[in-house]
This record gives sequence, structure tokens and C-alpha cells, in this order.
Amino acid sequence: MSRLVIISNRVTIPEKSATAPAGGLAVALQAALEERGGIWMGWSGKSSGAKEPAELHLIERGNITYALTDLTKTDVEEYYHGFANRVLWPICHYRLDLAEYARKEMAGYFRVNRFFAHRLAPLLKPDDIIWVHDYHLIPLAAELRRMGIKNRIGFFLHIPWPPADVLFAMPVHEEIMRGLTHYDLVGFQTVHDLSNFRGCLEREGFGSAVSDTVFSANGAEFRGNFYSIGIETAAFAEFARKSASGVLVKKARQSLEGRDLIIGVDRLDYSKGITQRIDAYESFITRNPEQHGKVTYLQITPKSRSEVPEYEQMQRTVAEQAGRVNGALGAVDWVPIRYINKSIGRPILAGLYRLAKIGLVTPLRDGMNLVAKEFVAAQDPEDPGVLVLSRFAGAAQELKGALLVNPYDIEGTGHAIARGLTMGREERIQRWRGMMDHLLEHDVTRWCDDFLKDLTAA
Ligand SMILES: O=P(O)(O)OC[C@H]1O[C@H](O[C@H]2O[C@H](CO)[C@@H](O)[C@H](O)[C@H]2O)[C@H](O)[C@@H](O)[C@@H]1O
Ligand SMILES: O=c1ccn([C@@H]2O[C@H](COP(=O)(O)OP(=O)(O)O)[C@@H](O)[C@H]2O)c(=O)[nH]1
Repeated sequence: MSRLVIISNRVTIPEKSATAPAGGLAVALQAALEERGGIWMGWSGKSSGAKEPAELHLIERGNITYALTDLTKTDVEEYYHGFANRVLWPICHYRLDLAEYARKEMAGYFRVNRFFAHRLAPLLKPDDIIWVHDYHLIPLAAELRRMGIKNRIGFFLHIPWPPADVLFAMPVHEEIMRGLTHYDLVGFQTVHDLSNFRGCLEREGFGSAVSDTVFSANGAEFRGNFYSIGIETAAFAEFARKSASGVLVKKARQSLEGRDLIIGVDRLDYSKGITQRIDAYESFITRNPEQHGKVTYLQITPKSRSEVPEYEQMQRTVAEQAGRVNGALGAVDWVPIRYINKSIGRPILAGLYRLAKIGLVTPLRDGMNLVAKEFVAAQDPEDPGVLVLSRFAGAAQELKGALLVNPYDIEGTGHAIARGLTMGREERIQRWRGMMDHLLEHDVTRWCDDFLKDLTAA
């Protein structure tokens, strides 16, 4: 079996004495690496300031080598905060209004990809299989090919891929599209992302479709398909069951004093639709006065990418909005929204999901949204909660038992909250069972195996 080499912007190194399990993606990639032996390379998350980054920092764990590199301050600024998070992220989430294109940052993005390629190349063996992850590293295959690397190289995009009219508003869309055609396999989260990619490829003649999953460009063929990422379903369900009797979750339950819990868990990111969600909750409370004092909405929102101005601004907007709603609707003995700006460990989250009557997952656009899947996996089979899910999350293509909403429709989302809270046990079980069976069958290990099988065959 060939060695596996993974490259992603962030690398998860298992802690020797881990008290909490890593996320499903890291678990699946580590399992694939353990099976085949290999390397996981990426950014250390640190800056070397103005100095050229030192040699790769290698960490050996069994048959896996973690290879980390620092980046200069300018690189972090231009490649990560700049082009990746201020151009590609908004464009891929259909937010043309937020994309701030600057030539300097675009050049930094390509420069850092070249730098990654040069650091990776000496570590490669001829039959290694290379798997590149996410929008930070689209040009990596082209850089490796330029250096004469002939290995199979696959790419998986964790975020949405937009239609041609959106993508082409980005001045360097041509370089980005051509970058993708240098992979042997390009994977997307959903069939819609794949079909958008095909549209982008054909619209300006970057390539053409030979079949639904085979494309041709640069005089050669490459494959494209969709592989919806899953979670470690069975394991997550088990630690939700255990965590429900843990101290912190018990305290949370007591603090509810019999009120129904509605939960939202998202990085503080404009793509997650948090402000529209708070509006929807306000609309639900206003239209259902009998629910005053009967529900608590817990929104867990760790800060994210605070160096990017839109994210920093959003921290203020959401905090003010939650404060305003609490001020307007709250009572001396009731706080309608509990808004937390900290990251909570996944085992505790699992217990909180299980405690909740409603999981509110209403992104304006999302590649997949693992929180939606975790919420389902965490439920008590005898008395499951209801998932209220945006139709614009990748997860909506699979979780048909959710109450699907349009997050821009504030009243509609408020109505779905009301419906979820009053839904009978039988209907809740029926909806949940279908989703859970799907998640058990399509877990993260299957996602990883499916992608690697196709890449090996490509
Ligand atoms: O690394 P950060 O800049 O702090 O951002 C965190 C990650 O956010 C994105 O997650 C996406 O991947 C999920 C798993 O496939 C998917 O469920 C979700 O819809 C996506 O938004 C990003 O793609 C990652 O690279 C970031 O590390
Ligand atoms: O306080 C938090 C908030 C989120 N998460 C985890 O972060 C991931 C978020 O993934 P998702 O696909 O929903 O969104 P992303 O942040 O990757 O865009 C999920 O596994 C969550 O359980 C966490 O561990 N603690």
C-alpha cells in the first residue's frame, strides 16, 4: 500500500495524554495515515516574524511524521488573513460584497503555495499518494508538477464551490481554476458544488466534461466527484450518552430550571447566519407569548479569524444584538439568550446537544456543517430533539429528517422553532432514525476511504 501524504493549512497532532478526542476529520485522517504510514504537513500556526522560517519541524508519532513550518509575518498576512480568508472564503460562500481583492495578497498566496511545494518535495517518495486539503492550497499541485513531481495528487474542498457568475468576479479566477485542473482527483462536499465546478470549467473553456466525473484540461483527463464528509457517528453518540451524566452538563440542566433548551454552536463567522438566527429567535418569542420564560437559547460561538476586519466587526454586532434582545424580552427571572464567546470541548458539547430540544443550524452558506451531524448523533433515541437546518448547508443534502429552513426568512425560521418545540415524540423519533441511520452508514471513515479509493484508482 502506498504511503499517504496529507497537506492542509492546519495540522492536528494527537496529544500524548489527550483528555478530549480530536474532531472527526482529524481522527479519520490519522487513522488513514496509521494504516498506510505517511506524512501530515502544514503550517505550524506560528509566525517567524520578518525572518525566513527555519527548517521543517518534524514530529514522529509511530509511522506518522508531522511536518510543520512557520511562515513569515507577511506570509500569514497575505496568504492566510489576506487571500484565503478575505477573497476565497467570501467568494466561495457567495459573498461578493465582502471580497477584498489585492494583488499583493494574491501574489503572497501563490508564493506561500510555492514555498509549501519546495518544503514538501524533498520528503516525497515516488509512489506516495498526496492529498491536499482546502482552499488555502489550491495551487499546490501545479507547483509540484512544475517541479517534476509525478505522484497522484488529490484535492478536497471543505467549503462550497460557487457558480461561474460568482467565481468570475474574482480577478484571478483563471489561475485558481487552472490550479484545480492539475490534480488527478478534485473532491467537493455536495453534488451542487461539483456541478458549479463543471459550469466554471466549461464557461470560459478551462476544460470540458467527458462524463459526470471525468474532465479534460491541458490535454489530459482528471476526475471530479462529491464526497460528503461525515463524523465519527458511533463514537460521538457514545460520548454524548456518557457526557449527559457528567458534572458540567448536569449543572447546565439544573440551571435551565425545566426550560426547553435551544442550542446553536458555530465559529463566529458571517457565513454561519448568527445574526439572522437571533432575529428568528426573537420573532419566535414575540409571536409565541406563551413561550416567554419557557425556553433558553444557548449560543456557543468561539471567536475566529479576529485579525480579519469583518470578523472583528461581527464580534461587536452579535454581542450587541444578543444584549438588545435580552434587554427587550428578558424578565427578572429569565434571560432569553445565553451567549458564550468561548470554545467548548466536544465531549461537553455532545452532552449539551443531547440536552437540547432544538439544534439551530442556520448558516447562510456552509460547505457541510459538522455541528448539524453531531447534534443528530448525540440525541437520545427514545426522546430525540429536532434539528432546524438551513437549506444552504451541505448537510441539508443528506439530513432530510431536519426541519429545513431558508435562513433569510426570519419568520419562517421562527415558525420552524415553534414547530420543533411542539412536535410529537413519534414524529421526532421517525425523523431522527432516518438521519441517524444515514450518519452511521456515511461516517467520516467512509468519506476518507471513498476519497482515497478513487484517488488510488485515478
Ligand atoms: O482554520 P480556521 O481558519 O480557524 O477555520 C476553521 C476551519 O473552517 C472551515 O471548515 C470547513 O470544513 C468543515 C469540515 O469539512 C465543514 O463542515 C465546514 O462546512 C467548512 O466550513 C475550513 O474549511 C477549514 O479549513 C478551517 O480549518
Ligand atoms: O466551541 C466549540 C465550537 C465548535 N466545535 C467543533 O468545531 C467543529 C465545527 O465544524 P463545522 O463543520 O460545523 O464548521 P467549521 O467551523 O468547520 O466551519 C465541530 O466539530 C464542533 O463540534 C468545538 O469543538 N467547540
